[in-house]
Amino acid sequence: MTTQDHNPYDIVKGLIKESVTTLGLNENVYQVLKKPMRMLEVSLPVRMDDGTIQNFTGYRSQHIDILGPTKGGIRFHPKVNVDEVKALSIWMSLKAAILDIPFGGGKGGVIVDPEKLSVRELETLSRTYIRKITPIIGPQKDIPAPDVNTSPEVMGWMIDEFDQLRGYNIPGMITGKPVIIGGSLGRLEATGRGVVLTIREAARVLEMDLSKSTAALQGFGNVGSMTAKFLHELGVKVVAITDAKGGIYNEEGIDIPALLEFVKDGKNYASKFSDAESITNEKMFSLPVDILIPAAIENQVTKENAPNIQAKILAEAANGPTTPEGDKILEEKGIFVIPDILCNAGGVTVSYFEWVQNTMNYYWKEEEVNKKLEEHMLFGFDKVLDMKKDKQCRMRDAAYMVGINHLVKAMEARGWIKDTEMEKHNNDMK
Ligand SMILES: NC(=O)C1=CN([C@@H]2O[C@H](COP(=O)(O)OP(=O)(O)OC[C@H]3O[C@@H](n4cnc5c(N)ncnc54)[C@H](O)[C@@H]3O)[C@@H](O)[C@H]2O)C=CC1
Ligand SMILES: O=C(O)CCC(=O)C(=O)O
Repeated sequence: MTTQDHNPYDIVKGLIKESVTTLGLNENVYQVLKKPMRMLEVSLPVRMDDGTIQNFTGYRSQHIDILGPTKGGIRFHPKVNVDEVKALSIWMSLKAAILDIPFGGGKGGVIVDPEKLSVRELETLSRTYIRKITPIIGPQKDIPAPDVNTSPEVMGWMIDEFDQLRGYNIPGMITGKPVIIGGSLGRLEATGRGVVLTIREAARVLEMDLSKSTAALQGFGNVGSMTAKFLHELGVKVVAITDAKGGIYNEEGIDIPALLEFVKDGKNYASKFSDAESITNEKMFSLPVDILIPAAIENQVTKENAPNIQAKILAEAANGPTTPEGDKILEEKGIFVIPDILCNAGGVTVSYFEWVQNTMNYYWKEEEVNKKLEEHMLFGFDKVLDMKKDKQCRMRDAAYMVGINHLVKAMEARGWIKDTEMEKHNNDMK
């Protein structure tokens, strides 16, 4: 299954439309939410090490800014495309809205396989991209952050380029940057920490004992590795991990601290860890584990592999990992899905804290960051669970409805939605 097989933008529009209908909202709400307010395409000519110029293509999508500046990561991947970036920016709006974070959704991407670039080429591309999107970003406009194949080091190059253009330091223009130049303690771990907090809450709902549970993960980058670390700390046995190069399996549990040490320099793939058997992605999805965590890219849980899933909890650490057909099968099987826009919202939450600290120029201890993150994640989880109970729907639909309700309140406050359009909805909400 590839990201081309299902268009994530069509998927997110379909889900928004369904939620707008279920909430009894006017079609006008869908008309506003279905498109990003701004989509920029940029050409990125980079002089390669061999002297030739390669012209890459990049995008930045800004969905809606009614709650605050837009916010979201930058992805470097060969399969980046316009519709993927649009969908990712809409998901950002929804996740910020669910957790009551005063940001709208943004997302960026560059079509590139970073593994094929030297470090100098990667740095030049990162700086070129930021220069090209400079007119539309900034701490009060749109604030980028890391996503697939971008790291604190890349954020460091990007902020340096932006600061040099502006002529002074503007730490709040990007988050997920190195701590020494204004990054927040806890941001590197935040998405995985948030994922595990939602798993802990789901286990509470399902009355599962996590210390007796097993898990399998797809993806061992920033999000996957941190998720594994915190699951391990909770006593969950992580038995399988796959990544872009293959997979590893150990029925007794993979030695997570040793694996984290193995991938520490960022050059090693988890699948090359020798202290375990190898396993394919397909086999990993069908293992008899309690918790399954896609933490890689879109369209991984499909109609082909969903029938074989045995897990009780599917925690969507990745954005958009489940196709609509896969989703239907998960529902029929009664699997508790923690939807992406809730599950992985820990990243943007601590990015928000980073931006707040940059704005105050006063920095918090890591315990404070983690405590606030937990409060936000539990707040979002409870709101979604309450909506699920109220509407007797899936967690995914509940999450969309919570997010849309929040955005609608801001549209109403700004006069975008007229009272008559809200009448039925307001009656239903009484
Ligand atoms: N970095 C962050 O703070 C956040 C990331 N996310 C989402 O989490 C997911 C992972 O992001 P990161 O960990 O940051 O990226 P990353 O670049 O650090 O890691 C990606 C991982 O996925 C693996 N992978 C890629 N293609 C694969 C495939 N076809 N099959 C199996 N594994 C594959 C890679 O080998 C790598 O282990 C993405 O969907 C991203 O949008 C969501 C919220 C925040
Ligand atoms: O940290 C952020 O601002 C954005 C994280 C992100 O890209 C995501 O949640 O998908």
